[in-house]
Amino acid sequence: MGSLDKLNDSIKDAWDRAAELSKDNKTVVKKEFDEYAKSYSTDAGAGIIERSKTTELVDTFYNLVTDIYEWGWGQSFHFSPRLPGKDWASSESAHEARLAALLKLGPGKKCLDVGCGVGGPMRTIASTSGAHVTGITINDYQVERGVYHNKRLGLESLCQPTQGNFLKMPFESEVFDAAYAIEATCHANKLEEVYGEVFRVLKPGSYFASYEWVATKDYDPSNPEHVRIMDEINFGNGLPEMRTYKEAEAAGKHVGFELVNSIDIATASPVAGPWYGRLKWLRDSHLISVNRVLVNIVSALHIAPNGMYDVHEMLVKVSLSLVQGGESGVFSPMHLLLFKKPEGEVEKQKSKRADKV
Ligand SMILES: C=C(CC[C@@H](C)[C@H]1CC[C@H]2C3=CC[C@H]4[C@H](C)[C@@H](O)CC[C@]4(C)[C@H]3CC[C@]12C)C(C)C
Ligand SMILES: C[S@@+](CC[C@H](N)C(=O)[O-])C[C@H]1O[C@@H](n2cnc3c(N)ncnc32)[C@H](O)[C@@H]1O
Repeated sequence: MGSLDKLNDSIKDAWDRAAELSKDNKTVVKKEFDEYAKSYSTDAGAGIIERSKTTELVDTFYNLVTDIYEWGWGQSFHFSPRLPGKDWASSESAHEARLAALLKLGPGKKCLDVGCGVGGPMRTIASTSGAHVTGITINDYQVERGVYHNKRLGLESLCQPTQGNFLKMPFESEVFDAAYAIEATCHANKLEEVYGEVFRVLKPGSYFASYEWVATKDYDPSNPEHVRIMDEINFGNGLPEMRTYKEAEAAGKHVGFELVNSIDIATASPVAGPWYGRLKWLRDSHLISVNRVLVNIVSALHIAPNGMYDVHEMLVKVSLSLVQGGESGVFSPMHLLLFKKPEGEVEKQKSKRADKV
């Protein structure tokens, strides 16, 4: 196939996907976007102004971006390091499956996905491990999409998305054997609040793994360029503020977890390509520009709801800030924290007996 044919095919494919996007999206409205934009302070480093409204705002954020994410990225709303010889899809699955292994998941286990999106990771983790995964997301529309994909793929018996607030979870205490969060707890005003809830719903002796969005040790809060990058990342991703990885470690310990491991996956492997490589590739291959033109056309023709263009522009801008955060080394979306809820007396006796055998 010649390169012109290839270009034709990718434009046709992008157009088909754009038509799909405008057909499905009922919620993107200019009013919602304007309200969202107004809720961020213009003062450097200040983030969301009224923190009591953060959860509501995050829900609005996902009404605005969920279709565009699925359209332009896929069903897993997170980054992954690129593994040598693997494409992005396999690298993404490996990044997700790592959690199943860390959490020692297997058939019969009940696991919680904290901030599950439309369920891409949940489906990988349930199907690789055989464990049952319950997901929680604040956004109704994501539950609808999650249920749709689970049915389509025959995974309803192992994957169950639910709508709810992870700061006040609709689950009994001590019911899950394991929990994970992928690039989701960053939306909480205080990490202690979400970690505290995870601690409550986990059985004693079980593990919680999280890929956290953090400011790295290279972040300097007195450097205006670093602060600008973080402000742009916060605004374009619906975050109240950015935490350092040390703050995240401390938050987990504060609610009672033991810290088992803390490692930045962004820099852990000497051979993996950078997590922001896919964004750079989308930009350099001009796919982002193609998307921009398509969104412009469907907006001008009033096929897409008014406001989708603004949302897309926000994402174009934040894709640059994310790459800058990655290249400068001041930001990581994948600082892995592995916590353990201490064993209760019953579990302690059990593991002592197991050690003796
Ligand atoms: C964890 C979070 C989301 C992480 C990523 C999944 C998303 C962050 C930025 C998003 C994107 C930026 C550019 C978009 C592009 C302009 C558009 O044409 C197609 C979709 C994008 C590539 C989009 C895809 C998802 C992201 C990479 C946060 C919210 C905590
Ligand atoms: C960037 S997405 C990541 C989704 C998923 N972990 C993945 O990797 O595909 C963040 C998720 O956190 C969820 N979230 C944010 N704040 C929440 C809250 N207070 N309660 C429940 N879910 C929340 C969002 O609805 C969204 O599903």
